Amino acid sequence: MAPTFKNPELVQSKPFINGEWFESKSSKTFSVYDPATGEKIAELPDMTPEEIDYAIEVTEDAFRKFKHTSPYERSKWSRNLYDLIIENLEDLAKIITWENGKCLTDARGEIKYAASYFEWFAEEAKRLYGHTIQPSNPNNKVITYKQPVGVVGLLCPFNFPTAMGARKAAPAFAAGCTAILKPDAQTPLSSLALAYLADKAGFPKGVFNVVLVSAESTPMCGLKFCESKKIKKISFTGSTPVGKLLMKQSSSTLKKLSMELGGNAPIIIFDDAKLDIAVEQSIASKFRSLGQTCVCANRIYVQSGVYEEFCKKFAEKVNQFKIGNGFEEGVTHACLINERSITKVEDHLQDAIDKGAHVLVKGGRLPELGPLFYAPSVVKDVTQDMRVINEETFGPLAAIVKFDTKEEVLHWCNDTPYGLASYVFSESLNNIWYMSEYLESGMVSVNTGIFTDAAMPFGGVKESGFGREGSLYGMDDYTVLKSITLGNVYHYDEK
Ligand SMILES: NC(=O)c1ccc[n+]([C@@H]2O[C@H](COP(=O)([O-])OP(=O)(O)OC[C@H]3O[C@@H](n4cnc5c(N)ncnc54)[C@H](O)[C@@H]3O)[C@@H](O)[C@H]2O)c1
Ligand SMILES: O=CCCC(=O)O
Repeated sequence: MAPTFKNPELVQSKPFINGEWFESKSSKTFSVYDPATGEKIAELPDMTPEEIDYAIEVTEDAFRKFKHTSPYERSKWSRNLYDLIIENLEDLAKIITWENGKCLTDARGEIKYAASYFEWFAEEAKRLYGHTIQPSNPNNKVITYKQPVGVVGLLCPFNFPTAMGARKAAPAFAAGCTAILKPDAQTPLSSLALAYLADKAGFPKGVFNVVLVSAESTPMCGLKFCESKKIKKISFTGSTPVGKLLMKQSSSTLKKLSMELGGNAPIIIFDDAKLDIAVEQSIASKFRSLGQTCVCANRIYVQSGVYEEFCKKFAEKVNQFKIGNGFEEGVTHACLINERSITKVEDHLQDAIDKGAHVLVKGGRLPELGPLFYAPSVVKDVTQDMRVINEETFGPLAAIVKFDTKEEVLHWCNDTPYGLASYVFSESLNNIWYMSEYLESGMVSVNTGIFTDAAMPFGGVKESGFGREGSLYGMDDYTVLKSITLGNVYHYDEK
């Protein structure tokens, strides 16, 4: 059943282009479903290639004016948007739960997190500094300043339908870029609600545009973004294979790119860790959005001295989860996004069992709740040859591995093409520093399983991508550095 909204206007079903709900002439549509119930939520137009071209053109037209707005204006609109998101928190959270399935408490957290990017970049908009430089010629001076890169294409995933768009759009607007956003076809309503509020916040028409395409038409839209000479930068959040494809497709236009891609995050728990904190925080990391978070722990390495105790406590806590519809009071974990996600969990679990892992918590499908409900599984005695260690499960399967030395575990942690997040639990400065220094990942979280924040630079290394979102570095991805040399400005005459 549809949730009730204080402001039903937040629920839209048309593309948002040039400050208006766009009447697509496409003969095709696609449906959005509530993953918890399977009920249809909305029927949206599957925009044609010509309509995508039009939206790109509109975004470029808007850039010509928007780039001349003052950082103070952009700061004000961004702050307004923050305020509006917080004012509409409950409705926006309901939209996330409705289309993504996650618990309402998690959805509320996501909305606050999304809003925080607009708050943060409302401040950063005013702090886009350059340098003054003395070049080798004493009569010249060099100054640098940062200019907006231009029209940006934002390609967003299903798992944080509001926050991922916000994390990209906020620095783009602060820098003076205009944006065209394509949401995931499974979760487009959150982006439409954000566009509605951005308009109310005062952003000029054409600054924030949302196009809608089905999963089938997504490669067409991606290719258009990549090959468009009007779009100067693409920011993508999603899997590594799709990131690689987009990078290849963008080579003809030599686009600036940010790639926030897949992960295979290890958690390392040393014998000297505070065990209860390590258990609680490992669970928070592993099962955030039921494992559908790019920084979720995928591999849990526990030192031999505390291995058995950790496994026991971890399993006890997982057995206390309350699985159910994300709207239900008291539910701690809800459903997955689609059947493919469950199949991947089952495949990884079976592979681990076949290769000798022992089941600590059986978990499995919960058909009585619906086809996309799955109770988390936990396995121990996991080894490095198992798929769960080498591939991102992106679902509710926890794999616990025993290790002896820090050298051994470091080697295992780094033995992956991915490098997004890592977690270390220890009370020893030596352990913490050794791991933080040598772990090949863009982010290391020490003694906590939840670390992301608008103030910290988010991003990966290796095949987890490049670029940093949030923080004082977040606007760099949306700017280009210009250097201006002032010649013959300094003639000092001693006489
Ligand atoms: N590093 C990060 O910040 C981050 C954040 C969230 C998710 N992720 C990663 O995303 C993956 C899970 O999301 P997913 O399964 O939806 O990933 P995915 O790569 O399959 O899809 C991501 C988005 O890209 C779109 N897409 C697919 N093919 C495309 C194409 N040819 N052109 C343009 N867009 C295309 C999809 O429709 C979707 O909206 C995981 O690997 C996860 O780690 C990374
Ligand atoms: O899934 C990716 C984003 C998670 C986060 O920013 O905390």
